[in-house]
Amino acid sequence: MNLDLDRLSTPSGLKASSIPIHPLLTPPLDDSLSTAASLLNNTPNFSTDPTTQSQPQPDDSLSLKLTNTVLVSIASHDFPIKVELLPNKGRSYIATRTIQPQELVFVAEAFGTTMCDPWLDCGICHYCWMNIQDRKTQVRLPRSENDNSNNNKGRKRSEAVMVFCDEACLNLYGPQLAGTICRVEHKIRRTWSDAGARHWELRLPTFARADGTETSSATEATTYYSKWIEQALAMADTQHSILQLSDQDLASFLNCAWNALDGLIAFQESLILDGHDTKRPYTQEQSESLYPKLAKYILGGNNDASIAPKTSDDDCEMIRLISEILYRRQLEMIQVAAERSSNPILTRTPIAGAETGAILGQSATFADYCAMQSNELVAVRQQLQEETDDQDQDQDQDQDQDQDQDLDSQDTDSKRDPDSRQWRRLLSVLPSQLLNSFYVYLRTRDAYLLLTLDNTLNPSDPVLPRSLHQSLDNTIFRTILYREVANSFGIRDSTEELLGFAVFPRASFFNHSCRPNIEKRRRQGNKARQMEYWSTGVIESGEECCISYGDISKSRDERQQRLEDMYFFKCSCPRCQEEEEE
Ligand SMILES: C[S@@+](CC[C@H](N)C(=O)[O-])C[C@H]1O[C@@H](n2cnc3c(N)ncnc32)[C@H](O)[C@@H]1O
Repeated sequence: MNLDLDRLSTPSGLKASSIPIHPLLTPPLDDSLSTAASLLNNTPNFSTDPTTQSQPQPDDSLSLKLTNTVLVSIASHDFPIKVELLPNKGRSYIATRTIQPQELVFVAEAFGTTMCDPWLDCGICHYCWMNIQDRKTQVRLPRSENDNSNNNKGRKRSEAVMVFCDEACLNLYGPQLAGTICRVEHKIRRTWSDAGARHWELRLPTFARADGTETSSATEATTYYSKWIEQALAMADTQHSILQLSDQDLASFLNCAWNALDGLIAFQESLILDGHDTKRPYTQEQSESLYPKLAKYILGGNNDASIAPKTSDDDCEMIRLISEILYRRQLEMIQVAAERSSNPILTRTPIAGAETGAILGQSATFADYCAMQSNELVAVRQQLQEETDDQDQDQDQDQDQDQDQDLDSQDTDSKRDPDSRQWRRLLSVLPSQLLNSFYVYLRTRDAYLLLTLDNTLNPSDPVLPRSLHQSLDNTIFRTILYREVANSFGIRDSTEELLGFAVFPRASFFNHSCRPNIEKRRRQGNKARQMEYWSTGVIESGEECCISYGDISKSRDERQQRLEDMYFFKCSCPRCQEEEEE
């Protein structure tokens, strides 16, 4: 998940699809991006050595443009580093002058954090990450104010999802955001049962085909889902053929698969939200059974784990993080809109934690978050490679036969849908981790839908769950998910125990070295969401400034293997090069 631990991204950024995207399925990636980019001063001081230009760009042009905003911010605060493109390494921080030992070279602020599940109720402040077990002023937030239905037998009803030192830390984090995260946690922890799913009858939309076999069409969005499936399968219909796709085509293929998923969901959700084919509103029971039923239809038959009745702790961690980032993005958009219309009421709403960004002049933003490398393509490639390595040709053929049998024995809902067979064929070539991402997406959408329908929400919250729900589609979900993967940092206590993860977008340009010249230290007190970067020795002007992504005590081969396995890149740091020459 993080820079000093598990997850790193590679230069394979997600490129725009060459396939036309249906507007209902994929609204513009992010209006806040263009807004942020245009609002901030984009003075082009992105220093690039022309000799490195033959290297592939690490990310799309939007990210590079946004990188400039980071540089402006850094430059105005006189940190002695700047971003440059380096051969085979993508963007990196470079010293702009001689840096003395033990100099503070940079400070980055977290844009999103998530606590590891075992620590949720163990007296760690979710804002400043201090151990506060003995503090009497603790503020403890339960999953839900009205949590009488304890679906999760393993947890006590009074258990807190978020604990803060005191009101001050809660206020810095953002009380409404905290409340939303707790409610999300409440929903994602609920059990998806087969029995519950029976309350929802899937009505699968159909549409006219060339052979005239089907007729009715439900929503514009839904009619497209089978076209996405067809397009994906036309591009690649085996794991081996997916691996052969260029980066651009793989991005298109993934867009098709995810858009098909959104199409499958859209119609069912619209039944509940619009109620357009019923005279009376759906009951809570029916609403709660929609996603368990959908998940069984969408993911069932491939992988039991992908329709687990309970969300795993790891997945809950991820959903909490995604929700925090999405919430902050929505809040930013409200502020931008308010500033534009000079609405005096809305402009008073502070962005949580803005005060702590003082050293940088401004807090990290969603635009900074998007400037990080997307890890989607490289992660999917690695998963596919692992799965195909595990299968020889004969096993493939056996599996194909098994899959055909599986396809024939789907439940009645699947049999009624002529596209189900094609969908399952597509699923059968996707790596299991991608199916798990589908599951996490369904869980998140389920939670947001139920919160939207919930009538116990705080009406004064500017980012109503409805706004979270409306903003969530596969594009924004993947934007957040695959930039977190391998770009977040582990947060540890004094004993090196891992407490959680945080994303520091502006620190994500530090490359790795097995002989790092920069060491990171978490700040303390109410600045604890900031990470400091200190020089460990003299760094000459023009020298690359690197941290280490974890353990560097092993042999070169072991280090390289670990970086490739966990962070998807081949290390080309000076130490590795020297050891290779020896
Ligand atoms: C957190 S990002 C660092 C910033 C990144 N270079 C960028 O352009 O956004 C980590 C990625 O940088 C590249 N990288 C970092 N350290 C490297 C090294 N020592 N050798 C080669 N590539 C490295 C890898 O692609 C890695 O996935």
